[in-house]
Amino acid sequence: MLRIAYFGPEGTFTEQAARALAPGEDLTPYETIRLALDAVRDGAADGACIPIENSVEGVVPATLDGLGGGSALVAVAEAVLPIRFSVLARAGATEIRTVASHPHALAQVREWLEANLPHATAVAASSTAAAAVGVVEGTYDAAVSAPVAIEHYPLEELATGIADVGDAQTRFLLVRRPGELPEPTGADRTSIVAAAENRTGTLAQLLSELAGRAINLTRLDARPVRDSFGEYRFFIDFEGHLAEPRIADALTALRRRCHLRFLGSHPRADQLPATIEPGAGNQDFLDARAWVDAVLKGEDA
Ligand SMILES: O=C(O)C(=O)C[C@]1(C(=O)O)C=C[C@@H](O)C=C1
Repeated sequence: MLRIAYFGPEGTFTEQAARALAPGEDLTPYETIRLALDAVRDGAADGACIPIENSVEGVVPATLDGLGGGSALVAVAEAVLPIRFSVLARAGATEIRTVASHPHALAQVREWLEANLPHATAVAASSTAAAAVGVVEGTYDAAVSAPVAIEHYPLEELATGIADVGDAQTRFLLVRRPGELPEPTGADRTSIVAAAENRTGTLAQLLSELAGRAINLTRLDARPVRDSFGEYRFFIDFEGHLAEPRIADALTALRRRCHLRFLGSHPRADQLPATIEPGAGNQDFLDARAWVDAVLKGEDA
């Protein structure tokens, strides 16, 4: 049985994602994303499940920073969950003065809180389930939690199914230490971190290596390198798998231009096939390479 660390405690959305991504495996909650990732790095876990991005609030900075630093980890699978929240309080609570949750969750119910609990102060907790624990312990009056949290904590539902934006979704990754990559499926995502020199046009040059090969980006985020003000690392996701000639060609070109960290190639949860433009398919890259080889051999190419 694999040991899978997840961003907990019990009752987070991430736990639900971990159950979907690693069914039947041995799941252990960790209080922070960093601790879950470090459990994989130091061998206490075989893999970790962590949130990467939400359709309303964007990336989870702790995940980007956790994957960008430390020893390399690679994503091998992803899951996308619909996100709607419950507001949980102790039985019989009459006055709600503080409402706690993960900052990403608070940002997704801001309008609901303003309309329904206008006198409550929103307080950041380490996760939606940690907020529920805080309510049980009397630290907060209410928590904005995943609906499943009610199964783990002796609390009552003040409201459920709440979300300022309908159809909100969060994408989660299953990461592990570098090893054999998952097989390419034709509907894959590759993730890299690019750290380039702070020169005019650097980012445009990096992106042009992908655009020139008609590789469709799915996400681009910049995070500060942290120890040098004004310098950034670029987290880039795009369609395709490193085992494909067109993607390997692009990464070979990028590697000449900047420092790269590979964060994995894995099947997309939505199974959307990669966009392939005319002349930019894998066979086109193989044919072009075969033509060069033929010319080198002096054949009539
Ligand atoms: O705290 C949780 O329940 C989490 O799994 C984290 C998280 C996030 O980081 O975005 C996951 C999904 C929701 O968007 C809100 C919080």
